[in-house]
Amino acid sequence: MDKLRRRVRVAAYFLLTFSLLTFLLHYVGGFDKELSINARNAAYVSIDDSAQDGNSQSSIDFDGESIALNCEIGAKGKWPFCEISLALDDNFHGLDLSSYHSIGIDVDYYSLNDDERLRIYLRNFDPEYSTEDDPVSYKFNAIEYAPGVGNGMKVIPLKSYQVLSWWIADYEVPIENAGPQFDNIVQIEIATGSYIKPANYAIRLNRLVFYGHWLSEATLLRLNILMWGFAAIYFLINERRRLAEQVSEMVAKSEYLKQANQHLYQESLAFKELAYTDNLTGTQNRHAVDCWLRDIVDFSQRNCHALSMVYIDIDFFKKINDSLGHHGGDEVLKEFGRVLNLRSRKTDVVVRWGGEEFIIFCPATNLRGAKEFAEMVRMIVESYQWANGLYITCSVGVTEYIPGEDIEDFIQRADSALYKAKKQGRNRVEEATV
Ligand SMILES: Nc1nc2c(ncn2[C@@H]2O[C@H](COP(=O)(O)OP(=O)(O)OP(=O)(O)O)[C@@H](O)[C@H]2O)c(=O)[nH]1
Repeated sequence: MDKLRRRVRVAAYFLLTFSLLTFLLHYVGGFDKELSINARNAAYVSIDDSAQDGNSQSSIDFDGESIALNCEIGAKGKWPFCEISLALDDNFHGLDLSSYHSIGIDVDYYSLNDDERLRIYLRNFDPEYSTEDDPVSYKFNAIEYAPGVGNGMKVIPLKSYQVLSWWIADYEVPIENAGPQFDNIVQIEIATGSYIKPANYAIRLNRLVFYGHWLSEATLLRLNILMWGFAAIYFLINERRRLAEQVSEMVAKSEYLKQANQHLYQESLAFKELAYTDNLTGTQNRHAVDCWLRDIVDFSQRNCHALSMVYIDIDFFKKINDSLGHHGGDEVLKEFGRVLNLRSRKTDVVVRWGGEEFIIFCPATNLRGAKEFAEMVRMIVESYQWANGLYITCSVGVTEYIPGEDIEDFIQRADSALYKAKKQGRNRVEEATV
């Protein structure tokens, strides 16, 4: 658990640092990129309308710093113009400027008026609408502005560009291709404005730069979201697995505890059995009936049921011991207990009261019934085929519970009856006199 928490903490710190750093870097320009277009990396030429229906004339020169176009606009052509054309392509493979957001242009325009406008075209080649032998078919991404003279760099967002509507119409460009496009710019043109008057003009291109980001804000955001998302999924899966492991561990533990419990329960039953059973005769012992006796007395009183007791003592047991030895005496006691258990009713409770004395508690039995039962027991014992040809008899005291009396008095009375039976010659049943 601690290990996982530590890992989550480390990952959270790492991601937080990563996010902060990347966004900070983004805002201070750490991911910025620039692409400068100049006479050294682009072929420059001048173009004018003399090749069409006009009579304008132009010349171009590079003085080591700027590309300078001199232009004499004539009156003959329908759409007179001059322009600096920068070729960027290598066999129609131009520059992909789609990751740039702005164009910076430092150009001086010497014209009749200060607010005379220049057209800056970014020409995109795409086989969808362009053909190699028709330069006009290259898409016209266009802006127009008045640079004046000596005004320095003007930065214009590329999203200000629009595609010329006459080009869309002339080439019947479908709507999906009619928007600005910068992924294969083969030509940049800096041309005189639309409605230009015949005169002498000059265009001086000092600098042309494209600005962009190595990582756009959207990409950066997506990257961060992805990283946080992956981290969250990783830890969720991990947490789920950990929980599943814990659950199966707990299930295994509870299964083990259940089994251990079951085992202990079985053992406790065995111990209870041992504790409540007289280990020699298999009958119950005094301790076992303590509780039961209180309950049955209580139950019998409340339900007006009779409850009787048959108190049995083997006659002259000492002699048996003397003749067979203590072990032989034990065997007789065992057999005696077995006989009593066999001959009692299910509801009777046979208890070895001590030594060679047994008590049979007879619920729902009155004195008369108990006496009959006692007589039957006496006769069975007397006529039983004991081992070693022994002749064994027993004396029995019988009594019935008197409602309200103490249990000790009840037992005492049976004991007195037994004493009487012994006194009167043994092998007989006597009832207690109240
Ligand atoms: N073998 C064996 N003998 C026991 C056990 N408990 C008591 N005895 C013996 O039982 C005998 C009981 O003798 P007494 O109380 O004198 O009575 P008795 O010999 O049966 O004579 P009466 O009861 O007067 O008929 C004693 O010798 C005890 O040692 C036992 O668990 N096993």
